[in-house]
Amino acid sequence: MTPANKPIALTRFLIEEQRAGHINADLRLLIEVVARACKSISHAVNKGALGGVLGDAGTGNIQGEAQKKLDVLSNEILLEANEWGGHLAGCASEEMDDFSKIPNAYPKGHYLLLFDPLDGSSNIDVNISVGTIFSVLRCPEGIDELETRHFLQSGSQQVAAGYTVYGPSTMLVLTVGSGVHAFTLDREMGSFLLTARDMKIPADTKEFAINMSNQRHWYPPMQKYIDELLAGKTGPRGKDFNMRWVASMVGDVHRILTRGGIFIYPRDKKDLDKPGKLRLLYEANPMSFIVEQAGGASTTGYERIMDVQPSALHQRVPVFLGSKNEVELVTKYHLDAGQ
Ligand SMILES: O=P(O)(O)OC[C@H]1O[C@](O)(COP(=O)(O)O)[C@@H](O)[C@@H]1O
Ligand SMILES: [Mg+2]
Ligand SMILES: [Mg+2]
Repeated sequence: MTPANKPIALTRFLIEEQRAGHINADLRLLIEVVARACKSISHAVNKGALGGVLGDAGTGNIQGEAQKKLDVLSNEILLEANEWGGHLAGCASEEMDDFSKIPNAYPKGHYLLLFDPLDGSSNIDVNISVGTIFSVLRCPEGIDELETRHFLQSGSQQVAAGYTVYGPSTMLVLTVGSGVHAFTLDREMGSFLLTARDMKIPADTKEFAINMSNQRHWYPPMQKYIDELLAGKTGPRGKDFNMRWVASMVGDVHRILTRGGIFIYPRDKKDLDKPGKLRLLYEANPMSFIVEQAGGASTTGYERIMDVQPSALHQRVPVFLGSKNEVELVTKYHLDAGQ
């Protein structure tokens, strides 16, 4: 009999979710496999310079970014962990141009896994929190051949989403559509233990997260919104706001999930061809599912992110997420401006 206050392990939590009918055995297995892969990534991240995993890999990805060694290693760890197939038909990743089909998985692979294997890459070499973000979709039934278009499902089609933050402690945050729950990695036992059940984001906040160095490139609704926050008590908002920017989406979103706030990566004039920096399928959608399940909101400035119909595997979107009332206000400023 587990003492009442002893945190339960992820495995038991998922069995309870299955018994409650929220997930089936295949999805439970898939989440377990992803969690195990994140344990290996956490191990590699923690080793840092001792593990020879810092620095550039000397290769680039389809985003036009220089890949870090840990970007490549994390991607490999997630692919290897899932290649035995069973529950999965294919994977898509920030670090892979195209999706990868799981050999011999089809037709029994019922799910598609999309991930950002290492989020916050610019923080790897300076020992600041980084993470892994993942999203799970159903693989359409009755298809002969898996194609890119099968991954282009709106965020509202997700059956599970999560992120693991590799910070002072390693935490896995998960939703399967019945609330948001956080698990802390017990390094001695090697298992994720439930340390926060049913997390809720307060509707109001005094904290915002944005890369202010891009301010001169912002469109008027953004200028107006941030000017009002910076005006604080003396301005129309009548209260002071504090700013934080980890430059790892997982770090900023985890803070918001823990104590509220708004995270913004808007569209700007720096590169008119780019509708934003963050990727819809394996950054914005999974984080939006988690934030909405915790009572927050998530928009592009104009529409709910999880209603966006994807058109490309690596498409980018503007992101406004977090405390509901704050996200609704900045979205209203954009809709009013009608840009
Ligand atoms: O460098 P900037 O402009 O501050 O952008 C930081 C943002 O870029 C990201 O690092 C992009 O993610 P990747 O590191 O996975 O490419 C986010 O985690 C973060 O929110
Ligand atoms: Mg990322
Ligand atoms: Mg990444």
